[in-house]
Amino acid sequence: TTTLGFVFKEGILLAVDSRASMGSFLSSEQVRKVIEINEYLLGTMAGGAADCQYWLAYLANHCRTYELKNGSKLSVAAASKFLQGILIGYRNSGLSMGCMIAGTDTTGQHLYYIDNDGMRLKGDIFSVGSGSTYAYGVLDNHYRYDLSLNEAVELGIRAIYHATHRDTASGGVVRVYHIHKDGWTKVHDGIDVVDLHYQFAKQKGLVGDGDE
Ligand SMILES: CC1=C(C(=O)N[C@H](C)C(=O)N[C@@H](Cc2c[nH]c3ccccc23)C(=O)N[C@@H](Cc2ccccc2)C(=O)[C@H](C)CO)Cc2ccccc21
Repeated sequence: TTTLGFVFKEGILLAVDSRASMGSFLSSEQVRKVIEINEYLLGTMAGGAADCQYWLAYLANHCRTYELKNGSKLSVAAASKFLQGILIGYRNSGLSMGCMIAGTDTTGQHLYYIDNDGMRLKGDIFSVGSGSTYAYGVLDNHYRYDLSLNEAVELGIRAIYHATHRDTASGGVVRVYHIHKDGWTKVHDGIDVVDLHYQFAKQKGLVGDGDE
């Protein structure tokens, strides 16, 4: 898995791959690693698929219950803190989760990293999953706060592509979301990384695909 998120002048950009694996067997090329918690919160999933799906769905339920009881929405900080509390309670129980919680609230757009160790970090750039080192290489090279939305989308796609090219546990398609003051927008819901490969190879002026 390769998931990434970064804060920029027009909000937050999230980009993920769609491969699932069981050991060396590739069990899916089409999974959804971004969960739409509600119209103003998104979560990303890396690690144990069932662990991530279960506890992010649980978080979504908590957010909705809170809203109905209190007539107001949980902040991004509060939602991520709730998830952290769960994972701390289950520490050493074998959960494997590397998640990001990203969203918008009355104080703006915020990005958090939370994992099964109970770590919770607020930050501007994260990449989580087996391909994250490759994604960081691209992000740390080209990230600027004042990227336009299009430039941010292209950077997210490029970082996920390069990770899927080198990491056998990442692949499939790229899904891209943009979080802004009114909530989130799904920008791309499945760009095939093989198509991206030939697009980038051509840009590099490589004959064939450069993998000879
Ligand atoms: C085929 C399949 C799934 C699957 O293959 N599940 C296996 C058991 C799984 O959890 N795979 C993990 C890797 C893994 C296997 N056993 C584990 C025990 C502990 C921790 C991780 C694992 C995975 O692909 N994880 C994805 C993340 C992911 C995958 C599917 C859905 C959400 C998140 C990922 O992180 C990269 C591929 C690197 O592992 C999960 C799923 C959800 C929805 C639709 C289809 C599937």
